[in-house]
Amino acid sequence: MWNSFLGKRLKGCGYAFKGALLLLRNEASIQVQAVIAIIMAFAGFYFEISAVEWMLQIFAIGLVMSIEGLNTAVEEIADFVHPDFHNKIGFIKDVAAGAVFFAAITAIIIGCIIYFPKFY
Ligand SMILES: Nc1ncnc2c1ncn2[C@@H]1O[C@H](COP(=O)(O)OP(=O)(O)OP(=O)(O)O)[C@@H](O)[C@H]1O
Repeated sequence: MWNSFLGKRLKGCGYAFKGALLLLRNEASIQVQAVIAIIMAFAGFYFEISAVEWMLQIFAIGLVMSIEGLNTAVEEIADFVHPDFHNKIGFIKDVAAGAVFFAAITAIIIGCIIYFPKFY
């Protein structure tokens, strides 16, 4: 019983990893965010940001990429259940994109708080 429980959890991790790879391979917005994440990691090393700043930076990047992934899933479901134009589908997609906007604004504010003092 314990074995099958662990086996199922491990399988779940495998599917999740597969999903992350699918996002990185196929989604332009996720690819852009991954590149920004790498640039920000270099910036973090260059400016020798503190442990707390690293945590906030990693959290902000994780937040944006996670919400973007969910936004992609919502878009895929919407296109699957209703491929034709419909005001409700438009509303659903706009709301999902709005969630990405909130996450992105949060990440930009965190980035400004970390890096502005390094310049001024
Ligand atoms: N089936 C639809 N019915 C009504 N409005 C839609 C529909 N599909 C898309 N829209 C509108 O267009 C916007 C962009 O949609 P969507 O993100 O699917 O297209 P896209 O710009 O090609 O996205 P991506 O490049 O991420 O696939 C939506 O937020 C919505 O306002």
